Amino acid sequence: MASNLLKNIVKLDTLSISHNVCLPIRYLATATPRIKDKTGKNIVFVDGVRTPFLLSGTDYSSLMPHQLAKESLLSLMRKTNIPREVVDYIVYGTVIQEVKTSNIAREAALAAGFPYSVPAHTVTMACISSNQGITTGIGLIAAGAYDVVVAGGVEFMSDVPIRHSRKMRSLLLRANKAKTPLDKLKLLSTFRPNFLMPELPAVAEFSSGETMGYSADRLAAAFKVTREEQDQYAVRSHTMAKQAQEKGYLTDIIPFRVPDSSKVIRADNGIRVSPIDKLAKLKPAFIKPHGTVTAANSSFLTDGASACLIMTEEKAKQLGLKPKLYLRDFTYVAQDPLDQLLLGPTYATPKVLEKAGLTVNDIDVWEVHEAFAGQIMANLKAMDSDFFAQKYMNRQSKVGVPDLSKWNTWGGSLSIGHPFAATGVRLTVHTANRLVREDGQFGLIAACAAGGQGVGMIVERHPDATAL
Ligand SMILES: CC(=O)SCCNC(=O)CCNC(=O)[C@H](O)C(C)(C)COP(=O)(O)OP(=O)(O)OC[C@H]1O[C@@H](n2cnc3c(N)ncnc32)[C@H](O)[C@@H]1OP(=O)(O)O
Repeated sequence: MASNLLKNIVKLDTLSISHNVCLPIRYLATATPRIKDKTGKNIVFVDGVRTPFLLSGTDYSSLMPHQLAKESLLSLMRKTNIPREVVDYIVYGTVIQEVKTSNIAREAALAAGFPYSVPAHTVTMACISSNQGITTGIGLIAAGAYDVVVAGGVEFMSDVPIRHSRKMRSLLLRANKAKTPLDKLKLLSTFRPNFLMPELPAVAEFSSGETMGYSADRLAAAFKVTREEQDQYAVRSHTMAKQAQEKGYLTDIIPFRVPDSSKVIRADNGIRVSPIDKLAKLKPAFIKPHGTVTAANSSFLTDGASACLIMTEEKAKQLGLKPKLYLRDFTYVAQDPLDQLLLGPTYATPKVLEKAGLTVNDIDVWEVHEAFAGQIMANLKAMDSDFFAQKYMNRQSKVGVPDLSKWNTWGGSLSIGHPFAATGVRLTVHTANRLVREDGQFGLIAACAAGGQGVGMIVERHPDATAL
């Protein structure tokens, strides 16, 4: 099984170059919609945008996260050409919160000049937070509460909250309450130098203490994913992202002038196509010295923000907008966060396909979050395994392997970057734009998330979708 998948991936690398060059780009309107609306509202995705995604510690370092989020909101309004007053509600995701802007949705909306009367709230569901933003918006619209919702997400890894140790925090809080100089002196005498050791946030699972990378390494080993397979997949991701970048496909990016600087950022900066033998030389990043997950076959720590506009089809018509997608169906799944932490796509895919009445073969565009190459390969293997489906998923048979020529063909989180809470919108807008460019009808978006959770979403190209 392993070698077959690897062959597919290698084959795709050579095919994809000619495929993209030769394929006539058809901006055809597709046939009439095939999936029945379940909400009575025909909820549509009008468009989505994002800031360029940057390696943390690079050009966004001096900013605060709400500034990135604000930029994505403003870019969305400019791209869709609708006034801010039309928006009824804003839902925004973030994972590692800046404590000063804990409801970052509201702070970003205020900074972007949305009317005070537009409510905004922040959601967190790890790497699927902006998927949660979108589906929360679907829920609000389906319930009849609002017609027009902006959903998005931001992550800012260049400046994470570093706390005093618990003992130091306790001392400071008690000092605050000490009434007399003597009380203060008594407290001071309890101070020990080790109180000064700071607490750094880790990209780790709270319930198990294991980092995401460590878990990915164990998952890869459990599914017998080789180091070579992971490196091959990483090269594929970077190669495809580079091609998409060079061909101008990444139109979801809106150039961003960094405040207080003359610098305009126009492109993602983590895409790096390296020869496979260079990747093979890298040391394991998590399980040392024998692990297989390295810096090059992992997603990297990223800064970025994204936003999208969703509404009822009727409202879109009233506003003269040409939506890109119908948001048809979605599901969330949750598994054991220790041994199945990153298997969300395997669990979500059959469930959401069944809900929508589709099969793997109906999907024209797959956009699946790449946390780690080993995680992707493990999911592909699990999806191709009757044993896994029967033993762990209580299903009769496997869902099957997706057609890899339709899989993340503009790269993925490994190469484009993964600002945790911004990725869900990036996956959705890439699905929308690929459906137009590749002339498909159905897209499947899937992602895993910390906590052992995952999402699957089915979207259908809107007949009006022609622009990128
Ligand atoms: C559900 C989810 O999404 S879970 C996923 C959540 N995301 C994560 O957990 C993030 C995981 N990633 C990380 O934590 C970090 O990126 C790490 C630990 C893997 C790597 O961090 P760092 O060590 O700072 O990476 P750094 O950029 O310095 O790269 C290390 C080395 O690999 C090399 N390298 C990195 N990428 C590549 C590449 N594509 N090609 C060739 N070499 C590369 C670097 O040049 C560097 O080499 P050097 O040591 O000779 O200078």
